[in-house]
Amino acid sequence: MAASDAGNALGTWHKQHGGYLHPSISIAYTIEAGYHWHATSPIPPNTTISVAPHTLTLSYLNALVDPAFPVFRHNREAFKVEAIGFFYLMSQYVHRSFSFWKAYIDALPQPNVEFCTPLWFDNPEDIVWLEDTDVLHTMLGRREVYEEYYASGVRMLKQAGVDTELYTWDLFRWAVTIFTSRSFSSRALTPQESKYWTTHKTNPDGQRQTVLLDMSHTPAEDLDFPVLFPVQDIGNHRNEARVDWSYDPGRFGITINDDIAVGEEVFNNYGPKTNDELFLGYGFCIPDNPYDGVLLTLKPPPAALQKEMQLTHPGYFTMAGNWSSERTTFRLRNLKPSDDVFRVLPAPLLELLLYIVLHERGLPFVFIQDARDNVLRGAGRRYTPHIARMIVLSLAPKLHKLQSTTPEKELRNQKQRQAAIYRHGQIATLEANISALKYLTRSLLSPPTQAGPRLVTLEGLLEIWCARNEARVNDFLQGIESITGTSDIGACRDAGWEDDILVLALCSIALDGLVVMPEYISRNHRTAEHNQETTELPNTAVVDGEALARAREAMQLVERCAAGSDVGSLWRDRRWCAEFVAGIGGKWVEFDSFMMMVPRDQGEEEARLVVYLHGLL
Ligand SMILES: C[S@@+](CC[C@H](N)C(=O)[O-])C[C@H]1O[C@@H](n2cnc3c(N)ncnc32)[C@H](O)[C@@H]1O
Repeated sequence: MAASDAGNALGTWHKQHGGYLHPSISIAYTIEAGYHWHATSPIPPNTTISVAPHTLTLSYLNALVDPAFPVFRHNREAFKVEAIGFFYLMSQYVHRSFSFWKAYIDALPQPNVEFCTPLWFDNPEDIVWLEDTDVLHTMLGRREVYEEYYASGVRMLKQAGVDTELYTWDLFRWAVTIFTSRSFSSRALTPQESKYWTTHKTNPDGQRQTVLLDMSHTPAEDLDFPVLFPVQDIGNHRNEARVDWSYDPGRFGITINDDIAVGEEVFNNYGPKTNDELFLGYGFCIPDNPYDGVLLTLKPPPAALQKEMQLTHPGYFTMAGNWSSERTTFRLRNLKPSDDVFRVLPAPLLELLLYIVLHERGLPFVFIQDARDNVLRGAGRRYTPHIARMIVLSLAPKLHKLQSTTPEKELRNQKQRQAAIYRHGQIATLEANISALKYLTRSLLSPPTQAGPRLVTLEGLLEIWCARNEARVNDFLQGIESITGTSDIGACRDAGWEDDILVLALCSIALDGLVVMPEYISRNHRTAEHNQETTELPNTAVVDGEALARAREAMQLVERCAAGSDVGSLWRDRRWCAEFVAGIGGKWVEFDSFMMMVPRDQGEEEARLVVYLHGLL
């Protein structure tokens, strides 16, 4: 049958059975758009273009009451709800000549056409386009489930004496694809204030009859199933289309809210879907899709932190109490240039990363109410560079893999074209997130004259100090020279002195009172004993024995610096002691320093140790 005839026959059948199609809408067909709604005259906004009564629907509910296919009712418990729907649709295709839905089935994409959902990627030439993608991973998982549905379904049909010759794997895949690409949610059918769901069957005398199903004992997950709504599924998708779906008792209506000119295609809107959702479900992708996203799976946090979180965040664990990678996979949205990345990143991801950062710093676990606010305005603000870095480190290998396995080949068919759009969308989204996170971190490497929080390298720290008190920096460097043999910081770094010098520089700057002290330092006021004399120390953090032992070694350096310096030198300040070194410089470096790619001259980058300064005084 020609496509246009099938479309007309579908329209007639729909109307005969109580369906409504606006007089300005026709069911049209072109090779490019397939079946679609076409405006035969202008349509104003707020027009209901199509209404379908529930009597037309096809779902697993029909299978449960169809006297021609008792196998489904008899094996209800053995089949998954989803699988019953697939097998029932196959049965309607196989016996379409006497199916109630014949006109609908004739106007569906037929099993022999080229489907582009990844489930149909059989040819290695096509599969290479999915290499290293999340879609490939998801598809392989789903395919395994479908193969199991198929094998057990065919077995059950055979046991029931059904001839399964025509129930091929390809027909099964067709049924899956029809459901994933055009079904609606069972919410459309949910009865209001009743335990009875309504479905319909054809009696042996050919009459359609309503059947009430008592679903009060049906598990909740079996009440969420896909439903085919003939004609309501004709509209193609457009992100910008403004469309309302109305679920009235017994009917489902589609209303468009755009001005449609004569001759235009009238689009539906399937919702703000990412390209992987569109690709997996519908077999197409949208170039530059604003709703696109990439998946990020967090590595399991340390066991001790997991133990804490088991009580507060049980949702991140499997029933057996193991960390669930699936539940800690987050979708990172594509970014617009105006987006502030920390306002867009998923809040649960920020929350988890905050727990990890705090745990790494030995801080006790505390429940964080509003992670986004904490990171944007609260105590978590200083961890944004760490969090940014953790995300970049998770995304960068994914980007690298996708880039390095993208085939350098001509696109030969529709499957490959869709896969390439998806792939490029993934690469663009990864690049946008990585560069926004890097930019944000770099923006903290601000010039030394500016106040406010910032990240500094050791040189940056000395530069800030120099701008305030050059003589003290020279004094500091003189001491350093006396132990390292040079005051050139680059040479000191090459010789492995960077960590020690950074600790001592932070302590010295604290002595000068030039910077805002982090709150973990400023809360513990201490004194130190020197030859029976008590010296007031600046506030220091509480430290453990190991940190104190390291600080005692650093104190030997301070003593050597002091020995080679003049009276009045900062190295001779009476406040230097192991508690002070460990509780200020040591803690600061432990809590607020990390390696980061820092721009060098001529646009190059190098990995450098940076420390977070909370502000200049
Ligand atoms: C609900 S059906 C729409 C009717 C369909 N055109 C047909 O011929 O029956 C969804 C399918 O239409 C196609 N489709 C819908 N919107 C599309 C779009 N924006 N770009 C490409 N294909 C689209 C895809 O093949 C998708 O699986």
